[in-house]
Amino acid sequence: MSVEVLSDKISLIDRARELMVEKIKSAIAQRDQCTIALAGGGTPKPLYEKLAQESLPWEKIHIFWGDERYVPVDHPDSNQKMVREAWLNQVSMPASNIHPMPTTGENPYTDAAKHEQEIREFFQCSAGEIPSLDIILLGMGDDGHTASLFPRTEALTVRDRLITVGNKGNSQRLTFTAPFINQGRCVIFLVAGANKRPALAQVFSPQGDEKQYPSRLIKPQGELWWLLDQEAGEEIASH
Ligand SMILES: O=C1O[C@H](COP(=O)(O)O)[C@@H](O)[C@H](O)[C@H]1O
Repeated sequence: MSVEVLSDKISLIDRARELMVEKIKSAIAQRDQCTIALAGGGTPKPLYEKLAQESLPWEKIHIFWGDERYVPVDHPDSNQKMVREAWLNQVSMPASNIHPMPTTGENPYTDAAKHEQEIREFFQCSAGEIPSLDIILLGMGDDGHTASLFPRTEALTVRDRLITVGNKGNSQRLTFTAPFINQGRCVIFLVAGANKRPALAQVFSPQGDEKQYPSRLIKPQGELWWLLDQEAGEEIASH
């Protein structure tokens, strides 16, 4: 595990951009493509805006989402909408390289199963196998949730699927499961702000409750990076 505490949010975003570009290039050099799952929320938006300015072989990059609010794509809460506006609409990435989570509004469980099937077909993997994405970008909420794995919800217990339904109170979302995230080749948490400090202390504590602080469930077989700004990470940095 690598933990870096950057002096402020601008430095955090710049380090994340640098790391993402390095990992994208290395995946393309090794496998001729790079598969990335993105986080929603406010923290990564400036990172996506920066990535839009990079010159990368966009046709070799495939974009997925680690979680999605169960709303139409034109809804202000849509993670897909945010990423398209900040990044994907600005670059010449083929439309077929963009793999959003479906939110048809019919039934989130049906959409979760449909997306799981799409992912299995893309990676050509059978039921029971778990594919590895090259980069999984995650955020962490001030309650310790990551993706849409919220404290004390059923989604935390799902072990036999790639995609499930997450619950934030009464609202439903789609989310990668912890086993799918943990199969990632490189998982990067991006965390900023003093409001995240108490949850971070619990996530980094040697003993802690995974059900209460779901980010503790993330223990990938590949690399794990925690990029924190000073406000979020000052207690972590002092240990
Ligand atoms: O709701 C969500 O929140 C988390 C954390 O967002 P942040 O803006 O506080 O970093 C995010 O990672 C997740 O994708 C999103 O749906």
